[in-house]
Amino acid sequence: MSYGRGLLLLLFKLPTKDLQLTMTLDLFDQCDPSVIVPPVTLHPNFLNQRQQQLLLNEVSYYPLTKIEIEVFGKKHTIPRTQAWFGDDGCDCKYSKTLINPLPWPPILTKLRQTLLNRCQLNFNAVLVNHYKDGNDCMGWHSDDEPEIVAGSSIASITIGACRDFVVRHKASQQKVTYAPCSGDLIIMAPSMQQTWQHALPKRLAVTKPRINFTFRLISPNFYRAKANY
Ligand SMILES: O=C(O)CCC(=O)C(=O)O
Ligand SMILES: [Fe+2]
Repeated sequence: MSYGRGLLLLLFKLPTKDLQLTMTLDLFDQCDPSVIVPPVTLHPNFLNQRQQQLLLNEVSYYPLTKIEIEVFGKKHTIPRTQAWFGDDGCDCKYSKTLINPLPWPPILTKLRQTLLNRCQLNFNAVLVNHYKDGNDCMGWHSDDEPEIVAGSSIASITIGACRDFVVRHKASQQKVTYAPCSGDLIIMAPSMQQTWQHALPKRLAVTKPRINFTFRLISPNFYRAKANY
């Protein structure tokens, strides 16, 4: 028997004086079925203060760069700096440029292991984004590059300033805003990238830097195998 029928029977047997419970259950019918829930979970305080400080110290040694991208034939530098770390062969493509991974630094290796131990999520590469203040941002996109293993999750960890992380449903344009702060973890479930986009909009009132670690599962040698074809 489905729950629906069970609930109906329950309501049928209710004495009239239980009108309040019937009304409470009726409230569920008033939910707007067109409101879609994004496959995103926010886990506050995933990292403690000490872990955040260790990461921050290590980030100061990362070779963060402002890469150039081409949009509609025009060259732009991205409004943030970034670095790509990963296992050998886990290359990514950024605006037609192939980027080879840098080897895993020690604290980032620990963080990768922590995600495996605590969340059972296995990753082999991470994009580190550094936003110097609220002027730096990331536009609307989906993490749906062909080198990312289909059906894998993406884990995103924030250190530093709290910023809005906005997701937008592709078909309905419905938006949901999350506010990850220092030490928080966001997990985007596997189905997310096909149906939703996400962005980190400018927030001019934010004066402090934010660092974001976006862990991904990459098909090793994806582009090298293609090049040899
Ligand atoms: O900084 C963020 O929270 C978003 C990063 C992101 O979407 C990405 O690296 O693809
Ligand atoms: Fe992204």
